[in-house]
Amino acid sequence: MRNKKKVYTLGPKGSFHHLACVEYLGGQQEIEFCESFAGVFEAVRAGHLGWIALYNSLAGIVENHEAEIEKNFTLLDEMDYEVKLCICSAPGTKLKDLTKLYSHEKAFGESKRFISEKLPKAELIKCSSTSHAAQKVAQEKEQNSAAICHAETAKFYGLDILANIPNKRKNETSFGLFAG
Ligand SMILES: O=C(O)C(=O)C[C@]1(C(=O)O)C=C[C@@H](O)C=C1
Repeated sequence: MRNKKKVYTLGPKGSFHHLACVEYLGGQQEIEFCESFAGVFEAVRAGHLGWIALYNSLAGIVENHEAEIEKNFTLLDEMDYEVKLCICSAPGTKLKDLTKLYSHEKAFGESKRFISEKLPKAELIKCSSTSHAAQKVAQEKEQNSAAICHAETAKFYGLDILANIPNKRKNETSFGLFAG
């Protein structure tokens, strides 16, 4: 990548957007985090680069991002990233004690089978990203809460991994790098 502009993506640190972007850029460029997809589009309108989810192999298109980019922006490149999820909690929490699960709604969809088999009674609390969920669980330290996120993200936030959620089918999201 010759273009040294900052890249804006969905945060906070440890979101799938972030992990995929780090892999794509190989540590070559500075990454800034937005709280929403709207924030990413806004940053690109202001002259920065954006990194955003376009398509997921299980869920299909991600919020019409591809159409929006085609209409108003320029797609520069794309990369597929495998979505691997785990259940993680503040140290000391047990899987059987969980009553609340925090995550991005797509990640709940991708974990549906596991949740219905292992934690059918858990309340599902939607967050703006899987890393936002991990951040919340780490801050609140409730013994009955867990986040669904990547294992790497659990590590970032000092959470313990209680279970890995198996992927029965390929779960991959394609992310796009785009400019104004
Ligand atoms: O929640 C995150 O960590 C994200 O990066 C968002 C997002 C999405 O937009 O689909 C990315 C990949 C996963 O499929 C789940 C959620």
